[in-house]
Amino acid sequence: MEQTYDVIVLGAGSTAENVADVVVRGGLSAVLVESELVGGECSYWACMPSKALLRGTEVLAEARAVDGARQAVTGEQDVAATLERRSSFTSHWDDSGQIEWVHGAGIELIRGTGRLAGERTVVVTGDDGTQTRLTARHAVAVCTGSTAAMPPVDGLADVQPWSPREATSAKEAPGRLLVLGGGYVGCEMATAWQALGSRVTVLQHGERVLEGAEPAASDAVLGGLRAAGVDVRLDTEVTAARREGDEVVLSTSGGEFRGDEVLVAVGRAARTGDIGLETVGLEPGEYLDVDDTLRVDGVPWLYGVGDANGRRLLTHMGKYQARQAGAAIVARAQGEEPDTSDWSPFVATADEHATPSVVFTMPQVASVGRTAAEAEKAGLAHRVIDIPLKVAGSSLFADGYEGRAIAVVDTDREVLVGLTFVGPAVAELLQAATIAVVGEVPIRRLWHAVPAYPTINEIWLRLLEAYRG
Ligand SMILES: Cc1cc2nc3c(=O)[nH]c(=O)nc-3n(C[C@H](O)[C@H](O)[C@H](O)COP(=O)(O)OP(=O)(O)OC[C@H]3O[C@@H](n4cnc5c(N)ncnc54)[C@H](O)[C@@H]3O)c2cc1C
Ligand SMILES: NC(=O)c1ccc[n+]([C@@H]2O[C@H](COP(=O)([O-])OP(=O)(O)OC[C@H]3O[C@@H](n4cnc5c(N)ncnc54)[C@H](O)[C@@H]3O)[C@@H](O)[C@H]2O)c1
Repeated sequence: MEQTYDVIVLGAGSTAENVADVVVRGGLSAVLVESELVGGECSYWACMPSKALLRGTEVLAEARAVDGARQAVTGEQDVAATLERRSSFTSHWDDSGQIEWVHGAGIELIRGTGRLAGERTVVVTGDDGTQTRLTARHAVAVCTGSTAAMPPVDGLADVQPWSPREATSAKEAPGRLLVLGGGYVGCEMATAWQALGSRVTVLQHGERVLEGAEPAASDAVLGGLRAAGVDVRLDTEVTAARREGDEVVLSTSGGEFRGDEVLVAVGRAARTGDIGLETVGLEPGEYLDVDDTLRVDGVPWLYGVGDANGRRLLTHMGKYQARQAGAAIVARAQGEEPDTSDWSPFVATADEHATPSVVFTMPQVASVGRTAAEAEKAGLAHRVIDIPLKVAGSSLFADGYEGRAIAVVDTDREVLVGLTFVGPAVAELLQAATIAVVGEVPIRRLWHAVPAYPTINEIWLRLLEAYRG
């Protein structure tokens, strides 16, 4: 079979769906090619199930932190109900709802594994072996995402370790869970499974957890994990793994550790190893090198969007890139050359300057833009304001609320270039920070953005006061 579309989108994860939606809205035809579930990692094995696993624990901690409410919390978290709620957020790993959306949006869908086969061509092999040859009039967007990286540890691949997929979809809490890696996944999943009954040990080879975060954020999350009973070992190198009966045994620089399961969460690898990149002169297995319109360098009809380009491995950033790339594809299809200056509708400028993210640990870490270390490395003239998150709103929110706010100010332009909030419920402070960074709102104007009293947002005023001195 042969079919022609304006745009072929390889993958049907959250990024791919958005590329297809934008180009169809722009008057082009588009087809999604998906080998697993429509919706991708975020819906079934990442953001949604992991946050659903964590939410009950967070709510209980919030209630227990308010005298008067605490007395009403007399029972324990219901693990079975928590797991069931988690499963409902993945639609029980059924993608029919997403397929309905795809069709409603006027997008075509082909199930099967897609591979590039030369210029603007993709061959899709269905489960039954049938092949469909697709040709794109204008563009092919590779949105194949990423997969869990496996470190070169002797025997590790043979002990059937959990990937983040098993950690987010498990049907019961393992008695003892070993976690390799103290990054986003390691910290969030350690928080979740410790609360759901596992005894969790985190083995992190770096000197702190969440290595890219502000050091104060890493310290607070480390403290939170340990306070919850998680055994966190820093500077620990795992050298070998084996199974002894039902037990997993890890040999490390800090001795031997035994568990019922081991989760490997040491980062991601590009899912581009078997998608035919060699047929268009590119190296398989690498993240795609793209410009700010997400177009692959040297291949004018090929785009790499979302996790597949390795720029920012976050759902919302993949969807943002999809909107920008989609607009660029539509413009080029109409014979226009898109404006590629910073912050134009066709470029993903925020990837570099204003990426927001939240680590849903206890405490949470919400950050956007540059950390102090990144500002230093970029050679920016800057000042760091680092203060406790202590305002009327936070003390009302929880007895003994503890948190921090760290702002990085570009002192030449007097604008914020980075903010980090650490503490319970800080996730919802983040969008204001993102707007301040993206909008390059002058500090003197921020004084007019008056936070409502008594909310946690009053920390904005404390930051301005600390900057003024
Ligand atoms: C445990 C965990 C928790 C996370 N939590 C968050 C969070 O809270 N917030 C956040 O912003 N990010 C989070 N992330 C990151 C987020 O999941 C990813 O950034 C996001 O899913 C990337 O979306 P994508 O569409 O680019 O790729 P994916 O979601 O990976 O989609 C790629 C799709 O392509 C398909 N595919 C691959 N190869 C082929 C092929 N050859 N043919 C056909 N189809 C193919 C795959 O089956 C898949 O459906 C988390 C990640 C993990 C692992
Ligand atoms: N809340 C969120 O937004 C969220 C949640 C989960 C994942 N994510 C995204 O997914 C990405 C992948 O998450 P991740 O946690 O797998 O990667 P990560 O890059 O966040 O962390 C990996 C950690 O593993 C450590 N490590 C590497 N090799 C090791 C080894 N051999 N032994 C022990 N430790 C080792 C690293 O030092 C690092 O701290 C994140 O970077 C993030 O972009 C986002």
